[in-house]
Amino acid sequence: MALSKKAVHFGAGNIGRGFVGQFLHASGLEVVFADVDAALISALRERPSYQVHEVGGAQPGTLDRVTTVTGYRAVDNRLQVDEVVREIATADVVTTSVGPRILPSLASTIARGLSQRRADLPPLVVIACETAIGASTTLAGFVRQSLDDDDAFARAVFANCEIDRIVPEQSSDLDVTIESFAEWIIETGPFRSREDAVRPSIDGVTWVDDLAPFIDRKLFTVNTAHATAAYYGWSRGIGSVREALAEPFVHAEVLAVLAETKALLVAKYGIDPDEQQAYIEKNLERIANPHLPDTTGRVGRNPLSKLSRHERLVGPASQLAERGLPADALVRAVRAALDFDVPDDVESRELQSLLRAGAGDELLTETLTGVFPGHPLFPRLVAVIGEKVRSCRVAA
Ligand SMILES: NC(=O)c1ccc[n+]([C@@H]2O[C@H](COP(=O)([O-])OP(=O)(O)OC[C@H]3O[C@@H](n4cnc5c(N)ncnc54)[C@H](O)[C@@H]3O)[C@@H](O)[C@H]2O)c1
Ligand SMILES: O=P(O)(O)OC[C@@H](O)[C@@H](O)[C@H](O)[C@H](O)CO
Repeated sequence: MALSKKAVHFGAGNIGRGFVGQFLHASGLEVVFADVDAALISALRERPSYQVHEVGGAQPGTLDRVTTVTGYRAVDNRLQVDEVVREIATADVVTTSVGPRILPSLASTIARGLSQRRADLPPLVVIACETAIGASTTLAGFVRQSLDDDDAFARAVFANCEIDRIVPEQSSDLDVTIESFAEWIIETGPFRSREDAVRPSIDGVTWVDDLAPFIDRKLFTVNTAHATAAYYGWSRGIGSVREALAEPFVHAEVLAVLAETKALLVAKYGIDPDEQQAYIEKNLERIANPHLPDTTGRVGRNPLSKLSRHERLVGPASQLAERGLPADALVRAVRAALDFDVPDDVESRELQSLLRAGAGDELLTETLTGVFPGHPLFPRLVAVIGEKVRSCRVAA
């Protein structure tokens, strides 16, 4: 296949190799992976191909499929930053799947790539494929701060997206085992407002004018359910998300948070309740996919991010409270998240030390959730966070 277009993809991890890299390759783009994991970079350089194994998924009986990804290159984003900059300067697309907290650290490299980019090339299309609302806009803000050159900044177009495919932790091999379901939705707005910007041709992508309902629906259904199962499961000593969801108490709490987020999505976007119920049921099957062992540790990872203001628990809970709608199950899930104490997880360690540090309950609630006094959810968050702080004191 003649490769006429090039994509630089930051983050050759689970979703990078198993979804974004696979889709870009299948669409005829040359993929240059940029990662900071030296062993992963070596493996990508040594092996000319890797396989993506699709198993099970939302449709019972779905046939397993294996695809092979070839023709990629790999650069070390710690040791070869000048090389990454040169690749960006001549790329058509930059994508990321590094985790939202890493995005600021990519900004200066992208900014340098734009400064070196020829002004007569079409704008670089940048799509942050993270589980977060407006991740590309957030990245654009960081790139803007790194550039005092308006012309260079205008050499990029940043488009937000929603990306959905469950990829559990993998073995150390390059191959990825993944569900067959995949959804990648990108907003058209940035391309409509720029005559010189060209939408990349990526097979399997859905383009929409208004991304908000799609990203809210995914984050507040798939990820809210996932996180709730993971936090309750982890606190009961259950390592597998599927097993957590099978536990009657956890199952009931997951259904309860989903009933609340459904009420929000119906009220906010006018989504048809039956359609949302079908979406919920399909996603409960995905989360319990027997072919795809996923862990409560992975799904609960980075609890500080997950507890933040616009994320999967506090995000819908605060919006429900603003509408006078119930958010009790979501607040209980926030409480369950506070028990996530995983020494290998940096944010979990930070969370546990914040809970033990002795700040007042109100200040801690503001710090953890971004919700402030005067908000209708604030007293309820203070109550559960205060209760956890007192239980830490008793345990100490
Ligand atoms: N796994 C899933 O099911 C899934 C599905 C949809 C979206 N996502 C999102 O994709 C993102 C990545 O998740 P993942 O599961 O692939 O995680 P992952 O840990 O498997 O992959 C992240 C990769 O980013 C690399 N990285 C870290 N810092 C970097 C830097 N400065 N420069 C370049 N690379 C860097 C890591 O070495 C790692 O290889 C997250 O935002 C996640 O929410 C994940
Ligand atoms: O990636 P996180 O840490 O934001 O969330 C963990 C999982 O819920 C997430 O990775 C899902 O598997 C994914 O969002 C499904 O598309």
